[in-house]
This record gives sequence, structure tokens and C-alpha cells, in this order.
Amino acid sequence: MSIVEGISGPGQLRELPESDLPALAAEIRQRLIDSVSRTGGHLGPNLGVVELTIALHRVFCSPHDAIVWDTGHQSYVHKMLTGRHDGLPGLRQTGGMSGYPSRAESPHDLVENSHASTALSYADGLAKAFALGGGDDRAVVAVVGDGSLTGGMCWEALNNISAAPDRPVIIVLNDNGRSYAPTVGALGTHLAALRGGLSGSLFEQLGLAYLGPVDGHDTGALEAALRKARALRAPVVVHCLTRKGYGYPAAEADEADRMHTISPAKPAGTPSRPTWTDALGDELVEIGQRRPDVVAITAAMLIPTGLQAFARRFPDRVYDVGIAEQHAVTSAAGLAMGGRHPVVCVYATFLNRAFDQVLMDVALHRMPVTFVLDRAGVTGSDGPSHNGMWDLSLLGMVPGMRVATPRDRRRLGELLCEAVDHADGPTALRFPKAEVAGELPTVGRLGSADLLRAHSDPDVLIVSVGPMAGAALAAADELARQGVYATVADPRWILPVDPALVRAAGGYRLVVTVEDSGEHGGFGDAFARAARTAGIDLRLRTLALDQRFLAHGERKAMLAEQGLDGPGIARTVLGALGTAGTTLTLRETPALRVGSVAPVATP
Ligand SMILES: Cc1ncc(C[n+]2csc(CCOP(=O)(O)OP(=O)(O)O)c2C)c(N)n1
Ligand SMILES: CC(=O)[C@@H](O)[C@H](O)COP(=O)(O)O
Ligand SMILES: [Mg+2]
Repeated sequence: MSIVEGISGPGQLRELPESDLPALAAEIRQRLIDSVSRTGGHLGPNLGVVELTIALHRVFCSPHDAIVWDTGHQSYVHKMLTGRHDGLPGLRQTGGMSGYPSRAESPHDLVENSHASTALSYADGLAKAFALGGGDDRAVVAVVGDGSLTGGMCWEALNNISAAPDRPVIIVLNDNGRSYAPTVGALGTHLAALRGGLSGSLFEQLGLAYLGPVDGHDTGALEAALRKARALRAPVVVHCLTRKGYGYPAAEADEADRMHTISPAKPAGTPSRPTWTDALGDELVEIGQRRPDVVAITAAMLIPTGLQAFARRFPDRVYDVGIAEQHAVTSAAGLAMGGRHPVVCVYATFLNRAFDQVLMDVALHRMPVTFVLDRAGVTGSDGPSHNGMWDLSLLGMVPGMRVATPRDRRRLGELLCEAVDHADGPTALRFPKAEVAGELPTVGRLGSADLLRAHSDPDVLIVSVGPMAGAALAAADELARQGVYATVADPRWILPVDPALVRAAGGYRLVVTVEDSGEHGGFGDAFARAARTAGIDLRLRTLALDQRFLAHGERKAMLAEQGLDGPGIARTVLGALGTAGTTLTLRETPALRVGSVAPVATP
């Protein structure tokens, strides 16, 4: 039996003789490489914390002691040492082990949120709670990466933690010098100086004790430092120097991001098709060439958000602000006030934390900022805090905000140009984590919407948001096979809803909206509200994601499960028409149709 298979919890780990630890580390590392290369996941970050995690679970007694992992993407080793090594083959798959801590999986897991820079705030709260418990000897440990430390919340927490010398919090700084790319800003420089021997850290200036730098791959040295930190019984930073991808040459040699996150293995010869992100990157370079006022901003995700080509072409017009979305947005407002047109590229879910900045720093001042929201809709394998299902509900509330959703590669280019040409307020453009859709041609107009399928005597109008056009057209084909005819429309600019489209919809027996977004306050809700405001009585079904935290899974399957694929949409239409299981006899006189279909020559 392997060593790790003999560890059903930290207790067995603590009983291991020190002489077994190098073999344990090697075994864990090999299992990570073998398994995560198959399943996909955060291989680099986890390879970097093997020794650190072993030391943590030998010094502290989780779950009595609280260990919080910032972002949680580096918690695979923690899971293996807390009795879940056999979950690795099912990592991030439907019904399998989550790629982040999961309270349902183990009492050793506290924080499931994958949004960075939160660990120190949780730790501050836990320490306060334990202190109130009276004479509580439970340690509070927060493991935070150097990248996450560039996030503002960390400094809000440090401001509080440092001011309470009687409330010990052990901050384990996992410093591998990188987020995806090398950690930016003065903090990155300061940490590098500390690595280089600088004495007098920023942390000590704040009143925290500081231990380190410690070799983050020397389990003995780590254990000694962690025991010392524990004994201090005061807020302390243990500065651990690690290497992302450590022990796997292919990861350590990966210049881009040290295999920060890798995709599941694909059969040899599988063609790699361009993604929406690739398309965005190409389009932005085009725009950058003719619009010198356009600048790009990333929050430590230059490559993942497709800005690499733009950065190569226009190195002085791209800003990596660190994992600092709030700062990114308000800095963009400043850039716009200074006459630039910023394009802020973030994953949709991460814009959540900068909502106030979008609302009060950008929109209140009607600043021409464009938000490109990648990973909008279901992302799947990264679990509930990664699905981009909140942005439409949030942005729909923002006065003056205009939101576009491209259905295919051509519309991405068109809409991005329209967005950066919009000068008197903010715009947003969203697309999913998927291969970019091929051309879905326009066959007519309905209000300002593109018609993708028209019928002289349709039974239903399907209004699809962005890439959901593919599923809507598949549903139309399925319905046609059953003698039910659908008109399919793509609004392109989805928020605010176009009153002309709503008026046109008034002539249809049934209207179905389809979006890859949360149902609460999404496009469907906005469409219904626009109809009420216009006094138009619609028979409306709004198809969207259930407004709940969706467990990790595979995007396509999750959309189908939510009825957001061709068959699912068709089922909704047939059910609404009261024809499910019966032959269709209904037809209404065309005279009832208000929305005329204006055919246009297909471009
Ligand atoms: C708010 C937020 N923005 C962006 C991300 C995407 N992200 C995930 S991990 C990561 C880098 C984290 O760097 P670090 O904290 O140093 O951890 P490491 O991967 O180096 O171990 C980023 C930017 C995120 N999870 N949360
Ligand atoms: C942990 C984190 O937030 C990122 O690493 C994220 O998991 C990357 O997601 P993609 O794989 O979709 O780029
Ligand atoms: Mg790092």
C-alpha cells in the first residue's frame, strides 16, 4: 500500500516518521501529475504546496484548528491528506470531488468561494469568534498566495488583524512570485526584496510578527517555522518561498503560467478550435490599431482574458493591476475621465466584487468604459463561485449601461466595435467559456433584433441571448419536425431591452426568451418588465439558469440539465402551447401578428 493510502486523516500523517516525508511528498506529487493531467485542474499551484501542506497538517490539528485556503485552487494536497486521495480521479467532474474546498466533502474544508483575497478576512472573523469562545486554544491559519495578496480585501483584513495583538492569526504567505504571470506592483517587488534578504518587511511595519523567508519545499524548516508561529500566540506572517509547478519540469518550464490550470487530456489529433477569448483578442488588436485612445486592463489574467496579442502590439496601453478588480474598474473610470476608452477584461463572476465601482464610479459619471466579460454563463468545472451567472442581474440595474451578447464570431467583432464607439456611457459584452460559434446568418429584422429564422405563420417567437442562438435554432428545427414553427430573433444588444422588439413580440402567440444567465433579474425578467411597461400582454416563458449555486460539472451537460439546449427549449415551447404529446392543430390568423418580418438580403 502506498503511504498516502495509509493516511485517512491528519492524525495518521502526524504519526509518520519524519524519514517517510520525502517519499510521501514524491508520491503525492506523482499522483497529482498523473491524475490532474487526465482530469484537468490546477496542477501548477498544487505541485507548489506539497511540502507546505504536509507541514501544515503536521503542526496544526485540523479541523479543531482552522485552516483557510485563499482561492482554494491549491487545496488538492490538503484533500489528499484529509482522507480524499481516492477522489482525485473524479476531480472537477459531475458528482466527483470539487476542485476547491467543499464543506459537504469534509469538516476540514471551510471556504468554498474561489474568489481570491478573502482568506485573511475569514481568519479575522474566526479569530474573533474563537476569542469570544473564551480561552479557546484553536489556532487560525490562513494560507494566502502572493498574487491574492495584491487584492484589496487582504489589506483591509491586515489592518484589523495587525491591530489585535491578542488575537493570533497565522498568515502563511505562499510566495511563488506569481499569479498566472509574475506578481505585479510594488508588493511583488517588496516580496522579491525579502526573498533577496531585505530586512524590515511591510508586515512588521504594520505590527505583525514576521518569520522567514522559509524554504517552502523543506518540510522540516516549514514545520519549525509553523511551530514557532503557533507558539508566538500573536498575529504573524510566515513567509514561505515556493515554486509553482515544483518537481514537474514541464510545469516549471511553462513560461506562461507554470501550468496554473490545465485542460483535461484530449485524444491525440483532437483539433483545437478558436475560443471566444481567442476571437476577442484578435478583434481588440484590430480596434487598437485604429483607436489610439483604446487601452486594456486586466486583473492578473492577461493571457486567460485574451490580451496577450494586444499587450505585445501595444505594451504601453495595457495595464495589469493585480488581483484587484475594484481598483481596475475605478482606475478605468479615471482613464476615461482622462480621455481614454478603457476595455476592462475580466471573468464575469469576478466583476461581482466591483459592482459598486461599475455603478458609482463608471456609470454615475457616464464614463465610456467597455467591460468584456469572459466565462459568462455556465463555466462548469470550477464550481458554483465561478459560473458567470450574476452579471446580467447586476448590470441590468445600472443606469446607462448597455449590454451586448455576440452569437457568433462575426457579431463579436461588430458588437465590440459598437461598444468602443459608444461614447456616452458604459458598455459590456459577454461570452462563455467555449469554442467561438461559426456564422449564424441574419435573414431579417424584428425591431432592432436580427432574425435568424423567420416563418410566415409562426407559432412561437424565440428570443435568444448571444450564443444561445445555436440552441434556439436547434429547437426550431426540432419543432418544425413536429409541425410547430418558430421565428428566432437575436437582439445583439440585450440590455436595456429594445421596446420595438417587445412591441413586435406582442403579435406572437407565445414568446420564449433563452439566456445562459441566472433567471433572477436576467434578460427574461427585463423583457417581461418591458412588456408590462409597454402594456403589452405577452404569453411569455423565460428560460435561464436556476437561481442557485450550481455544483461543478460539464458546461454542455449542465445547460441541457437546465433545459437550455435544443430539446429543452423545444419541450418548453410544446408544453406552453399545450401540445406536448398531442398533434398540433392550432393556427392563428396572421392578422394578429403585429411584428412584421422585414426580410433583408442575407449579408
Ligand atoms: C477575484 C478573483 N480574481 C481572479 C481570480 C483568478 N485567479 C485564480 S488563482 C489566481 C492567481 C492566484 O495567485 P496566488 O494567490 O499567488 O496563488 P498561486 O496560484 O500562485 O498559488 C487568479 C488571478 C480569482 N480566483 N479571483
Ligand atoms: C482559480 C481561478 O479562478 C482560475 O484559475 C480559474 O480556475 C481559471 O479558469 P479557466 O480555466 O476557465 O481559465
Ligand atoms: Mg502565487
